[in-house]
Amino acid sequence: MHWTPEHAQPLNQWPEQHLDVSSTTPSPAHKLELPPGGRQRCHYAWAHDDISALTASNLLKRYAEKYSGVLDSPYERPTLGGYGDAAFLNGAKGDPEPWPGPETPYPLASLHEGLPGTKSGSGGGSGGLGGSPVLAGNLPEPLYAGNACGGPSAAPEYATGYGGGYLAPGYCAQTGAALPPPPPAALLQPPPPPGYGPSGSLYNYPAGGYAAQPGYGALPPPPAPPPAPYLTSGLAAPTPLPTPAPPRPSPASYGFQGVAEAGVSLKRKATDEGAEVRYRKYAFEPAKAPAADGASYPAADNGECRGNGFRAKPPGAGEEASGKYAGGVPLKVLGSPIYGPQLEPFEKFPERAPVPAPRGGFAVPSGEPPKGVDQGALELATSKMVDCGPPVQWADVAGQGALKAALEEELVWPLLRPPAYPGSPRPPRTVLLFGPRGAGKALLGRCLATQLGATLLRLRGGTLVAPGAAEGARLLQAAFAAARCRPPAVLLISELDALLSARDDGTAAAGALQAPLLACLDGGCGAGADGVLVVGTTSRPAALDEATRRRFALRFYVTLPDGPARGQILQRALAQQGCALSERELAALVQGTQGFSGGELGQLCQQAAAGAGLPGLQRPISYKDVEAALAKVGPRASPKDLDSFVEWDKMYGFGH
Ligand SMILES: Nc1ncnc2c1ncn2[C@@H]1O[C@H](COP(=O)(O)OP(=O)(O)OP(=O)(O)O)[C@@H](O)[C@H]1O
Ligand SMILES: [Mg+2]
Repeated sequence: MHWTPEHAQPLNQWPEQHLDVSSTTPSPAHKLELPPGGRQRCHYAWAHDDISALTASNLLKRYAEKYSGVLDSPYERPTLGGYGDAAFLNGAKGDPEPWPGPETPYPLASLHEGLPGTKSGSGGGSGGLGGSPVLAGNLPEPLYAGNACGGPSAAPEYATGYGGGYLAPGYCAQTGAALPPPPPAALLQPPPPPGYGPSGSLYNYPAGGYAAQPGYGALPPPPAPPPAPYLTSGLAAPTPLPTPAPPRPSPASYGFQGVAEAGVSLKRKATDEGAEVRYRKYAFEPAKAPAADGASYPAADNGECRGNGFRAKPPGAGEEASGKYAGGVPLKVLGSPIYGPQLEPFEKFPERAPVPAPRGGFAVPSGEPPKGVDQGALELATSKMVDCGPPVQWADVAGQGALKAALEEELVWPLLRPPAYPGSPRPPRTVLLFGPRGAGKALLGRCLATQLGATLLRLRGGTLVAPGAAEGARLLQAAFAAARCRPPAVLLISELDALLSARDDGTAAAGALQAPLLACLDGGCGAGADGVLVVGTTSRPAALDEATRRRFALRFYVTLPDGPARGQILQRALAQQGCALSERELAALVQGTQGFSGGELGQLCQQAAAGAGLPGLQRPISYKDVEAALAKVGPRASPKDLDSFVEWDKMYGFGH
């Protein structure tokens, strides 16, 4: 039978209510017509006729206090329309049917309290008894989860923010005379966590709230769900479902993930864009003048070498590509921030006042040569080892985008940046570049000197070994001392492996230079001091023993140029020979020079020029000349060699 308002008696017609709390048997007024055959069977799992006297007296006392004024006051029944239609759509959820007996064991008014259209005599308001009693955590006795019969409400969704009980399906008005025992504690709603007060909702209610709850009239619409926490990932607010939401993560963690998530996606996006923009600055640029090929002892042209020959551009000075390779439209090449004061033209170590430390961390010490260095050797080093070639910008090195970026980030910037704080870790001062012959290791070393605005001193292992161990050691120490005197300086030692292991010809001197080399790398003769960067290069990294390998703080693999880089190197080299190939010819050449190093491509073009006639008499080089030269110039690095580089890089390299 579905209860409808018509069934309800006006309140003032309700008989006085007494609940005999002295015993657990119902008073005569509540005597139920027991079905034949004995005791009335409980209709409900939770309905029993025993209740502790204390609970009952508490209940009674409370209701008596609450409703002493209500029973006497007139009660206007809310108009029928005041009830949401849903109230009657599902009888099971309708108001509890009136007790089958003459009256209800306790005033139903309690459930009207605080509802629209009811007058609350005392205390009232939706926060009064109308609120789900379990939320009133301060009651001495756990009252029953809000529903008319005090039975456990099986549908926690409606446990808060509603001015009254909700009868879960299947719960109808209790017919048992005595109050049911308290529901198991698990069903009692714990007081809501902080921040989930009546204004908040434990559950994500639909924004428009639920249809009015059945039974006790149109309940006040639930509070709108709090605005969804800041969704940084741009996700649409989830469509709320009437299911208990998982405990809401604390705003910080929720926001945090959102941000992190967004952060990551934003970051990844930025990184992707950044990479493209960043590498673009290293793009190959038009040639300016053929660069000296930088022999190990470039004969200083009678000392006219101006300073270090590598003047970094003032910071931020955009410049037309100044390199020797054009990659189509010249891109703006940002000069690296000038490393330090422009050095005066290079002279024979004039006595110099201490140079003010530059902006960068590549500090310029006093320039005093280390003690105990042979003056003659020092003079020799400064006059023979200083490289006076033109500056080399990043754009002058074809390809190698990732390596250039790594060198800039791991080496140039830390050296140019002032120490973050006193005692902050020093930037690396030694770097090993390894890779096939002609791959551009020395070119990169020179580029580093340009970026650091440093004097470049060049050594070749083979040259040091030639005059014997003693002489070689003397020259080595002089080179380090000269670098120390001419700060900032880059000391480029090519063919490092020649100093360490017996060469193919088994010269004994080779290994003998390892000790002085390690001593110098340890700062014995000026290396590692502020203002000196040691760049070692080798095409045989496996020849380096662990002691030497560990002396190089950074170790990078210089790979062979890829297709586009080969095209750029070829285009520029041929242009220098007065030859301009068509796109198709150039593409065919790029294809045909797979595995060539930059050095070998240069040799190829030189060979083609030779084929075109004697220097000075030659006709412009044609594609055929280059094709003919291919028969004579080929790549030296075998696939096996390349594999060994890759392996060594995996074991000891820094990747990039
Ligand atoms: N990526 C490159 N871009 C432009 N030129 C290059 C590149 N790689 C090599 N070259 C040219 O090839 C020649 C040899 O380069 P480099 O001396 O730097 O090679 P390397 O690796 O030092 O060789 P080695 O191992 O024999 O010392 C130079 O003329 C250089 O300009
Ligand atoms: Mg070299």
